[in-house]
Amino acid sequence: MNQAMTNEATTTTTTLESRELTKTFYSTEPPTEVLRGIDLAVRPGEFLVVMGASGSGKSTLLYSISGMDRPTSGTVLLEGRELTSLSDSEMSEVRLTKMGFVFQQAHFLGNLDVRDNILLPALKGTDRSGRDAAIARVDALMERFGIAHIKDHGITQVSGGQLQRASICRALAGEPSVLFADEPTGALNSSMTGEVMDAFTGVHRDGTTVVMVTHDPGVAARGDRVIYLRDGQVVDEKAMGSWQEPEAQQREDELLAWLRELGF
Ligand SMILES: Nc1ncnc2c1ncn2[C@@H]1O[C@H](COP(=O)(O)OP(=O)(O)OP(=O)(O)O)[C@@H](O)[C@H]1O
Repeated sequence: MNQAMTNEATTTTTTLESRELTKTFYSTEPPTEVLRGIDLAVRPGEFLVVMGASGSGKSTLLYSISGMDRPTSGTVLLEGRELTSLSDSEMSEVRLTKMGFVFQQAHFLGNLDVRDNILLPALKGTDRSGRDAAIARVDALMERFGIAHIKDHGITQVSGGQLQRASICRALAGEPSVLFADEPTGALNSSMTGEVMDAFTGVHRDGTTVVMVTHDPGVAARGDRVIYLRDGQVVDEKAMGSWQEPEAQQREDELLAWLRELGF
């Protein structure tokens, strides 16, 4: 085998992949079959958006591919490494070192200021030099996402948009391979949604792979690609190309037309 063939065989072209992923909840009678064989391939640096009607399985998919919950069958690979066979402690380590999470509601500790809340997870298990590096990273992230000036504020003294940007900084402080977001703008008004989505666009442009669940076509229009779930299956997808601000309305309109065809 020549060198080119060897490289081809060992180089992974996806950051995150699922194969024939299923998830059934057996806690209900009858059991609830939520994911029914999902094949997904997320490219390095891609911004993938997951849409679908309420109850179609979006959050379950996000949890199953990020190791927050175990799928019933099928495999998930992160940078070529199979996650589905890992133990709980190995999976926790992968989540801590390779994944970042942003949810609809930001959970922060009320007795710490914004900066210490962002810093806390990044300090886990670090020595003195690791601590200095984490502090430098967090300060740079807060600067990058426009919240350096609120670093000493208490978490009740900042806006919802600032808090979500702080969540993004916290999620990025561990330098994840993938940033997962579940309805990150679901609790925000439209101007805060804009500022948070500008931050996600920045994250994506910095090269981080993003997988986001949203109901909001305006938010989804930021993505490179949108997949549509119905009854736990991916029934269609739309390639969007790179986000450009002047095309925002056109992208949203095109996405809406596609979504309407799908019955959204
Ligand atoms: N732990 C659970 N036990 C039983 N059923 C569950 C559980 N979690 C989710 N479900 C069911 O799985 C289905 C999909 O839920 P999921 O939250 O993934 O949908 P979704 O598309 O994210 O919905 P929404 O847009 O409303 O958040 C729903 O019918 C839900 O009731």
